Amino acid sequence: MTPPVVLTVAGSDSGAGAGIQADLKVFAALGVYGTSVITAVTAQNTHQVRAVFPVAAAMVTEQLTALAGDLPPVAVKTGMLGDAAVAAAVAAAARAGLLPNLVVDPVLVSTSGARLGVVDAIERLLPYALVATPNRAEAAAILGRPVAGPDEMAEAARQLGTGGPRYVVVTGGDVDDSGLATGGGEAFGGAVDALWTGTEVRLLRRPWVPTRNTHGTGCSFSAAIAARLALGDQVPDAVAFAKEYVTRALLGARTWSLGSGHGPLDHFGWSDAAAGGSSSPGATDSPSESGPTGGSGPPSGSGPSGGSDSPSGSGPLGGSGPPSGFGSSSTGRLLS
Ligand SMILES: Nc1ncnc2c1ncn2[C@@H]1O[C@H](COP(=O)(O)OP(=O)(O)OP(=O)(O)O)[C@@H](O)[C@H]1O
Ligand SMILES: Cc1ncc(CO)c(N)n1
Repeated sequence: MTPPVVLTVAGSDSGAGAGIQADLKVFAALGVYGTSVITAVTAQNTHQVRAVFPVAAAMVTEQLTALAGDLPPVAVKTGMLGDAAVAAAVAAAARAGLLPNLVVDPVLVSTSGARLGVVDAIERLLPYALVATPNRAEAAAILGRPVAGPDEMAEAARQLGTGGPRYVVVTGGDVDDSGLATGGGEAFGGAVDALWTGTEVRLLRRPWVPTRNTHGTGCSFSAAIAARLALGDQVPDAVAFAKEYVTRALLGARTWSLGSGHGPLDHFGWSDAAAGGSSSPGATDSPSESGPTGGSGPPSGSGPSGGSDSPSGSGPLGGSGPPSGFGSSSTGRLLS
């Protein structure tokens, strides 16, 4: 079977935990063929972004054109866009219909605090997005007001949804300056994201993973959504899958020591494969999903945990098979 093509339009992270490198790992892990348009090159490790070298907008257009004619994507995600000229080039491609099933991750600031994008640039692209995935700080920057707990995240998702993207997920994985979880942990009963579906807001709640290794969570989340859209999921199913995938990838890398700052995720489920599939987010906390619309869990037959609310051993990182088995099936149980 020929895998679907999924395109990432993003920046290069030399540390390979975020950006283009993370996206391509997610695509490979989930069984889709990843292509890439590089918008900027960053000199970056687990501590800091030392430098950013923007790619000229004309070169971004060349990359988009090269792919459109030969490897057209079924789904696309955008991450770091850098400057307004690059964003305009990407928006022009979207307007021309070259970026179907577009997931826009409005990257503004890195985990380490470096500025990687500007609000104006993001706003150019949002009208073309099928899904937007701002974190709380990005949602706040776009809306021009603070976005604090789950209620405000829900309201922000709804408000952003009326201005462009059909679906909006405001993610709550960010930490405050001291490294404490502000969008999850005990206070909110887990890591909470707010999904606007066009008609309602659903709160997606998974266990908070206590770890320093959170570099690239947002990139990986949006890449997983795009991959699952390309494999045929409806948006809410793709989002539920991505939430589960990131939770398990965080859990797998929880004690890794790659760099001494914010390390990367376990994109391929290596830890779980080594442990025989014993780790599970369900083992560390309780509910899989809850919120105003009730807990629906990952989608039956297409989600990472096969529709079960107790994902132990059945999610993308939960099985005992080889990591290459991730997501190669669109039928749900990826490793079991
Ligand atoms: N420590 C954690 N435990 C559980 N889930 C987490 C944790 N950190 C992030 N997440 C989840 O990861 C996904 C990505 O959200 P997050 O808010 O971290 O994105 P982001 O801030 O854009 O990431 P990035 O640091 O790459 O910019 C969300 O589903 C969020 O709930
Ligand atoms: C290239 C790049 N894109 C996105 C992020 C956000 O995590 C990052 N740190 N680096």
